[in-house]
Amino acid sequence: MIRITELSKVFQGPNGPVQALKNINLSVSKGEIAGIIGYSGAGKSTLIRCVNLLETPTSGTIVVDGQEITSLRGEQLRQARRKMGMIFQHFNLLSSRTVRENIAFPLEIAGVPRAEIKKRVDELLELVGLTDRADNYPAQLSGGQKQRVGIARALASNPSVLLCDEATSALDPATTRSILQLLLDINQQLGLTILLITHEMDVIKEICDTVYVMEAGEIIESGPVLDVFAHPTRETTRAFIESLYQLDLPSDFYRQIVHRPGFHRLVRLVFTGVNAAEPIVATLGQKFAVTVNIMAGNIDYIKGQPLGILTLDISGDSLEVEKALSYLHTTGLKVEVLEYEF
Ligand SMILES: Nc1ncnc2c1ncn2[C@@H]1O[C@H](COP(=O)(O)OP(=O)(O)OP(=O)(O)O)[C@@H](O)[C@H]1O
Repeated sequence: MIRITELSKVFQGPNGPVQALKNINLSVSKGEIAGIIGYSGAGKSTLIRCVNLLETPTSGTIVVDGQEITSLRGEQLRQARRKMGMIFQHFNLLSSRTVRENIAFPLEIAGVPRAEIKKRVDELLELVGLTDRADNYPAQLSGGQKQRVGIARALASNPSVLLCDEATSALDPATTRSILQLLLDINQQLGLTILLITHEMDVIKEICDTVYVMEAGEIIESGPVLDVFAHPTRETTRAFIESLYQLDLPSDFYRQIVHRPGFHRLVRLVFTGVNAAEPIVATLGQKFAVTVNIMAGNIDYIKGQPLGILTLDISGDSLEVEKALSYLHTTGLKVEVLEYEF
């Protein structure tokens, strides 16, 4: 549906060229929700703006719905853009137009007959739950309602792709959830392909099938969300995941542990089956002369799939603890021995 190959973008900045994108390769299937996450300056906006050609790539190709769009000009380009709706962090609504008129705007530009516009706008108002707000102006709406108008307007010309540029970054957590739910509903009802950029791991977790982590203009890690969450390989990815689960234990915990008798190892286990950790904890106690304390635990569900992160304090005779650790490494779970200082 969207295939980006070897995409690069160089800006001419005041201090010389800035390479905003370096050899980006990315592919989003029909009906998939793909998320690009990265810190400020990573190149996310440039990438999404290249996809609908608000920015002209320096090199590389972008194929949307089977059509190579980087070479299109004029009417062909306008047609291709109509297949891609876009929503923005700050909504970009026309303040002098009502909700209904904002949603109708792209249809008016495309020369759609008036009666048809009315019918389509009524459908879209219903879809985003704003029928009773049709005659309000943007200033009379909450942020979440404004984004609903943005979504309805983006869907007006029946696009096959929806591009979301930090669509929930200006919203509070509850409103963010309702907008993400709406995006998920639209994705399922209309089979819409969604490509979004965000700096919030929550957004990735809530609705994305696939995640791409960007840093300094490059994609440094990518894959199905559960896989990347369970087995991050890059520091930046890990930092994003830690922002979500607060994996660090309070330093007091470490101090308490060292005052307990015996040899201790703190271990973080990551597992993707809901019961996977249970027999392991019991087995450690049975097979080895060790005590296992659960210090922190979290089970989350990513698109219905459990992801568990468990921090254990394994203590006892140092040899037994090391044997228990060796055993853990044979279980297939992700095992990380945490370094700690006192
Ligand atoms: N028009 C421009 N001219 C020169 N440099 C630019 C231009 N637009 C972006 N850049 C540079 O390209 C790099 C990537 O910027 P981009 O806005 O794509 O990052 P981002 O990940 O979207 O960041 P943010 O989340 O802050 O928007 C940055 O170094 C930025 O300064």
